[in-house]
Amino acid sequence: MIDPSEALTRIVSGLPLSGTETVSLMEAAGRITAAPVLARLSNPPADVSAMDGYAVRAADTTAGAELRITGEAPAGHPSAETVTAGSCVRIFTGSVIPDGADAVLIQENTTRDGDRLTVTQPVTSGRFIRARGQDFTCGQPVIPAGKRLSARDIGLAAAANCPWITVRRRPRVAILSTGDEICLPGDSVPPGSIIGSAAFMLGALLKEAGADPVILPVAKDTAGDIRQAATGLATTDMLLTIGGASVGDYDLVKAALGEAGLVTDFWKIAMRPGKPLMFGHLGDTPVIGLPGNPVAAFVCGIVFVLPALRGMSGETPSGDNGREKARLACDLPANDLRFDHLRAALTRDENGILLATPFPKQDSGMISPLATGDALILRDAHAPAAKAGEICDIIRFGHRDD
Ligand SMILES: Nc1nc2c(c(=O)[nH]1)N[C@H]1C(S)=C(S)[C@@H](COP(=O)(O)OP(=O)(O)OC[C@H]3O[C@@H](n4cnc5c(N)ncnc54)[C@H](O)[C@@H]3O)O[C@H]1N2
Ligand code: MOO
Repeated sequence: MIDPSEALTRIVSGLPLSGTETVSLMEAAGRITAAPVLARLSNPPADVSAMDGYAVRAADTTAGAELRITGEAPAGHPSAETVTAGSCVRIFTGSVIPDGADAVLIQENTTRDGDRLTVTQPVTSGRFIRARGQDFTCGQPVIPAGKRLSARDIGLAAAANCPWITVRRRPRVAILSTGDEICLPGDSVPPGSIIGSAAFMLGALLKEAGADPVILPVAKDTAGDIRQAATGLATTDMLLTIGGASVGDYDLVKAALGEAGLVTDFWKIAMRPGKPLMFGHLGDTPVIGLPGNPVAAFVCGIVFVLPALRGMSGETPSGDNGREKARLACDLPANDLRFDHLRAALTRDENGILLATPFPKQDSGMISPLATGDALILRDAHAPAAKAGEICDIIRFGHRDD
C-alpha cells in the first residue's frame, strides 16, 4: 500500500494538458483560461463622472459663485463644449468629463435658475472623476492563464471588451461501472442487485468540476465484458472504473484491463475509504480504478480525480486542495495506518468558529450521510487520539474557489 500523497503525485505527474478552444463569454463561465485575457479597452475608457451634477473648474467653485451652464452631456453623449472660467456643463453619472473641467460639483451642492448655477458648497480638483483606465488599461492582462472563470471574471472580461475567451477543452472522462449486481436507476432490481449509484455521483462531481463525463454501459463481472467495455477509448482523456478493484474472486478489473494492455502504476493505498484504488495507463489513456463502495469511489473522486482534472485543465493549484481548518466537536480515537476521511456535519459555535462533528457510522456503503454531510474530516495515518475542541483539517463538499 502506498501513501495517498504519493498516489496523488503519481496520478497528476505526467498527465497531458487538454487542448484549447475559443468560446463565447457565457460558455466560458466555470472554464479554465488557456492564455491570459488581455483587455481590449481601458476601463473607464475616458475620464467620467461618478455623480450627477456639473463639470466645473474646481477653482471656480467658491461658495456663492455663479457659473453659466453652457451645455449638457448625458451618458453616451460627450459634450463638445470646453469648460472655461465661470462656465460649467451639466453631466450625469457615467458622462464623459468635458475638456477644461477638473471636478464634478454634485447637484445637491448647487441651486439652479435656467442656465445660471449658484455654488452652495465648493469642490476640490479631481473630485467625483473616475480617471480613464483607473480600473485597467487597454492591453493589460486582466485574467491570468490557468484561472477558473468566476462570474466576476466574466464581468471583467466583458468590461475589457473580450467576447471570446480561449479556454481548456473539457476533459472527456469515461465512467465504467462493473459488477453482475449493478442495475441502472429506474431498472427493476432483481434479488441480490443494487443500483450503480456511484457512476452518477462521480459523473455529477466531474460535471460540476468542468469535465465532460460519459457513463458507459455496465460491464458484467467477466474479464471479457470488462475488456470489451474499455475498448474504443480513443476520444477519451481518462477512464474511471468503479468496483471490482479489491481482492475477491470476481474483482477482475486490474487483470482484465491488464490483458487489454493496462500498465499498472500502483494498486492499493493506505487510505480509508479507498484502499483498493488503482492507477495505470491503457495506451495513452490514464485509468483510475475506483473502489465499488460508493462513498469510497466519491472520496477518491475528490482526493484524486478532481486534482487530476485540474492538472489536465492547466488550473493553477490552490496549494491545499481546498483544505480548511475546523474544531472537532467530539473526541476521536487514535487512527490506524490508513489516512482517514470521516464524513461530518459542520456547524458554528457561539463565536462563529466552524465545528466538525463526524457521523457515528462511517460505513463506505452508506450514501445518505455522505449526501447530508458537509465535509470530510482528515486524519493522518497513526494520528494520536484527539480531544473535542482541537483543530482538524477538513475538505468541504462543494468547495469552489469562487
Ligand atoms: N478481503 C478483503 N475484502 C475487501 C477489502 C480487502 O482489503 N480485503 N477491501 C474492502 C474495501 S476497503 C473496499 S472499498 C471494497 C472495494 O471493493 P471493490 O472495488 O472490489 O468493489 P466491489 O466488490 O465490486 O463492490 C463493493 C461494494 O460496492 C457496491 N458497488 C459496486 N459498484 C457500485 C456502483 N457503481 N454503485 C454503487 N455501489 C456499487 C457493491 O455492490 C459492493 O457492495 O472491498 C472491500 N473488501
Ligand atoms: O475503501 Mo473501503 O470503502 O475503505 O471500505
